[in-house]
Amino acid sequence: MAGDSDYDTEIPELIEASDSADQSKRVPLTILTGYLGAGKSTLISHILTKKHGHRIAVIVNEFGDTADIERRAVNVGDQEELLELDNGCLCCSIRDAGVAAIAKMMRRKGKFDYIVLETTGLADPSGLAEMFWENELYIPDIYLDGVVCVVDAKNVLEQLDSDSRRSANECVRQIASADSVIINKQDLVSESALAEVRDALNAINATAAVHLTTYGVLDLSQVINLNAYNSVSKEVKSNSSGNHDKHNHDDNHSHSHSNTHLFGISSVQVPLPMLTQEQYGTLDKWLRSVLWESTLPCVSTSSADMEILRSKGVVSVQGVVYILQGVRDMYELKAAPAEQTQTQAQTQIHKGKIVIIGKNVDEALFTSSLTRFLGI
Ligand SMILES: Nc1nc2c(ncn2[C@@H]2O[C@H](COP(=O)(O)OP(=O)(O)OP(=O)(O)O)[C@@H](O)[C@H]2O)c(=O)[nH]1
Repeated sequence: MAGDSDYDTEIPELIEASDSADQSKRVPLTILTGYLGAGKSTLISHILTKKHGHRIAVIVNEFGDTADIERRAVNVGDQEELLELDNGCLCCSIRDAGVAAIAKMMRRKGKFDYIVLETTGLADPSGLAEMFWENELYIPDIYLDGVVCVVDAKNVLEQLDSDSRRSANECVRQIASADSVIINKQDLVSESALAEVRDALNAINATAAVHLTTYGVLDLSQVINLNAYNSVSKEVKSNSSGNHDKHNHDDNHSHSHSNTHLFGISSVQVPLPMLTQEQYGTLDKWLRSVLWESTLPCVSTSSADMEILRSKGVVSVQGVVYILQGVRDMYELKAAPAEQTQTQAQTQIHKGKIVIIGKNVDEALFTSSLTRFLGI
């Protein structure tokens, strides 16, 4: 896993592989986000009351004082006990409390097999995602499974738009960080309104899976065990075989460009051919430049206002498939599970794709930068 921007001044510690790296022995954690009133608590109560065979510890982050957090954190007992973290609404202020509370909770390991962390309606979940991803090193018993965002079908367009002059408000950021988006309150909107909501979500985050619910009633598999940081989502994979010629942007792209101006945040997709081993090393350098230094190589336009929240991708290197996963400036490139490489080989599809979700990201510039840097 790659890390901080001061990478060139600090020698990273090498972490030895151990049993804790074995995902099957660790407890997955889902971050549940969504704007005020979207239906997060309704969804949680559905999860906590539905019989599904999972023992889920839910952490609710509410406003309050931190003394209370400590008291409640050590009181986690029964298999589905609600743990409320009364804290501020900023990610940074829940950082320590969140990790400390979960570390304490892990002493009860065995009483639960899954953790769902509900954020406040105004939280930017990318900071939390980064923290938990990084904390795999410090709380090795936990791994980040994915970020799920609940949106209010009736009000989301207004919520996305209301603050657009400030660009990239909380609601936009929550959708941008999600691996799975739950469009809730389906009962309150028409089919055509729903289509508009889907379009807006797709413009912000083209890679998240989208599900529809009323009163948070859903199949638990839409929320837990997404394995989002260890695999390539269908959405990233699906376009990797075609549709995108490297010099040709399709209609979807121009659509997302126009919405960038509306929402501040959008997804860009850069298709890749099969790479040589050398080009793979060059891609790694490009990622460091973009994610660690906010600099797009080989293009003259300033990328100073660029802010990357999420990166994903699939890369084929002489027949071997690699997965890119990233949150903010952290990223990881690793070989895909064997079955995925086999599928790729069988289908003779060797193209890949890099997807970047963020603020002020321009698809034409990203494409130009990466293709020139790779010499393709
Ligand atoms: N009509 C309708 N109302 C819903 C639905 N889901 C939730 N609600 C109502 O919407 C309101 C807000 O739901 P919550 O679950 O509290 O939302 P939340 O995201 O936890 O809200 P915050 O804690 O403020 O961030 C409640 O009155 C719910 O009963 C739905 O699918 N349809």
